[in-house]
Amino acid sequence: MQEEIQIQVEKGLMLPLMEEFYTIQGEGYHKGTAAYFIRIGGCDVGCHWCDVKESWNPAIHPPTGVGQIADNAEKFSKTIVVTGGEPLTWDMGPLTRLLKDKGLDVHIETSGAYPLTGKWDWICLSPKKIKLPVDEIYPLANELKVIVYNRDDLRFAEEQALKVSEKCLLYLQPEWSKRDTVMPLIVDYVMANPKWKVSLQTHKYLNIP
Ligand SMILES: C[S@@+](CC[C@H](N)C(=O)[O-])C[C@H]1O[C@@H](n2cnc3c(N)ncnc32)[C@H](O)[C@@H]1O
Ligand SMILES: Nc1nc2[nH]cc(C(=O)O)c2c(=O)[nH]1
Ligand code: SF4
Ligand SMILES: [Mg+2]
Repeated sequence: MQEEIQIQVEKGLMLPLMEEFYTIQGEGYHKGTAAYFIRIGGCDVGCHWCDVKESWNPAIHPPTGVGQIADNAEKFSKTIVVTGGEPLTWDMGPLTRLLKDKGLDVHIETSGAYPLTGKWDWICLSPKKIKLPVDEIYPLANELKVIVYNRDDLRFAEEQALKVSEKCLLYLQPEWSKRDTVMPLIVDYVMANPKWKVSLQTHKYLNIP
């Protein structure tokens, strides 16, 4: 039985589901849009400031059939955000096919650290220095969202921006615990370099999930 589940997970037919919630997209271009979030467990990127460390270990999140996940999501919203954890740890093909068959807009939040699978209407690429995105994802990203923890992240942001398409929107988002110190840096930087925009984790200010 255990082995059967493992095979299903390997095929992307079951996924370790951490949580699902209907809320307002707090970040990036779609901030302010009602969306249903599907948070898939499993990530080995290891950002020290990650705000969902509980997601990292896939073994503590129940393997759940993608049919069940998609049927449920459809009841809540036309806009679905798949996040994690790192969703690209898994094969996103089966889940996104089902969501697309239902006519939903399907977005992903990803570090891009693993090969891109799945069909997406919107790709938010949030690259991490410690495990860089795979080359193939850069030209496909709709938005690049770099987390700013210190000044060097502005240098990193420019380096990453060279790899995305011209249409890709560019965002700088303060790391939450450092927001008071990095926000002034970001404000000055965006005024001096207006190709960048500010992204805030507005859901945290609103006290919503
Ligand atoms: C928890 S991650 C999950 C998706 C994927 N693993 C990734 O990193 O893009 C969702 C988003 O939150 C951002 N994030 C995580 N921790 C954060 C923090 N402490 N402050 C600001 N943004 C954070 C990530 O960079 C990413 O854009
Ligand atoms: N409201 C809300 N917006 C978000 N945008 C990206 C999130 C994520 O954790 O991937 C997130 C989240 O956790 N909540
Ligand atoms: S890649 Fe995403 S989920 Fe993984 S540790 Fe970094 S912020 Fe957290
Ligand atoms: Mg979040």
